[in-house]
Amino acid sequence: MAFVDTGRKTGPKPIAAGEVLLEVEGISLAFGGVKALNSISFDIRKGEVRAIIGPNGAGKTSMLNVINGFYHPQHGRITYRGELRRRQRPDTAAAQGISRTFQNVALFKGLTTLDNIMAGRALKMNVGFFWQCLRFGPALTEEIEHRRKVEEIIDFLEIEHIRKVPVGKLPYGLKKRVELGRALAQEPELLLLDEPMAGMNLEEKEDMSRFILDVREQFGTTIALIEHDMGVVMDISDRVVVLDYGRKIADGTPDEVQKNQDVIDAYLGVQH
Ligand SMILES: Nc1ncnc2c1ncn2[C@@H]1O[C@H](COP(=O)(O)OP(=O)(O)OP(=O)(O)O)[C@@H](O)[C@H]1O
Repeated sequence: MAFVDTGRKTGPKPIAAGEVLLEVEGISLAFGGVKALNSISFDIRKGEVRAIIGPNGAGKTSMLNVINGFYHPQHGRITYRGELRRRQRPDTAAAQGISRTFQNVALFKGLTTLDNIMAGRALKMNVGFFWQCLRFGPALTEEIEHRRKVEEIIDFLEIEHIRKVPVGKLPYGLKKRVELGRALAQEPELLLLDEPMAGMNLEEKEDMSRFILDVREQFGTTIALIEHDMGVVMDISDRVVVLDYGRKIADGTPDEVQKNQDVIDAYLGVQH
């Protein structure tokens, strides 16, 4: 029987740059008596660098954990690509194009840079376990394609010199870069970065800022990041949402939020 191409394409509908990619509405999350997030709403637009900032304990990491399905909020909803998300797990979020890095580097310390980034391709592997074990036929073709993609990322992040080095032996700044590489190996549409510059010196921060902007430029990736360094936030973000004690206190351009009195007070620790 012949199949007729009706011209109808399946798969997710394209979202144009500047359109809302992800929307969180009225998200509340509590751990026992601790209200980590209190009715938080904001959106992330396709192609932007969106910063989430706030003092310690404001709820930033909890927010990322809700977005990637690690925590399930008691109230509120999340819409991704215009579709309401049901209770979701991190692996299903990743399969939909949402990848993340962690505040404390989470890599396989005994594996090389190359193998860690290759591990990020696991989600993209289509060939069954049987063929993978044989490393033959379709598995070999697929592995060559994955290696090509991984080499492209290694080249992009300028880490050729450490491709065979076990990541446990790398300085912190390079570990963070490898972690970014592993997240990029999933070819995410939305990349969540939890404090990508934490513990870095000025030069490393400048490098990481450049890579983040290049990721957006080269791959069209939308980026949401948590960052404590205000200079970095103001330099690379298009829009900033500010949390304090689990509440949203400001949302706007870097210029707008840094002039906002509630934001200034939150950072100075002023009691209301
Ligand atoms: N798994 C958990 N169990 C209990 N309480 C938690 C848990 N995760 C976060 N919290 C609490 O929720 C609140 C928000 O924490 P969260 O880590 O999201 O803040 P943050 O803004 O990321 O802080 P930091 O900048 O210090 O990383 C804090 O009071 C924290 O103690």
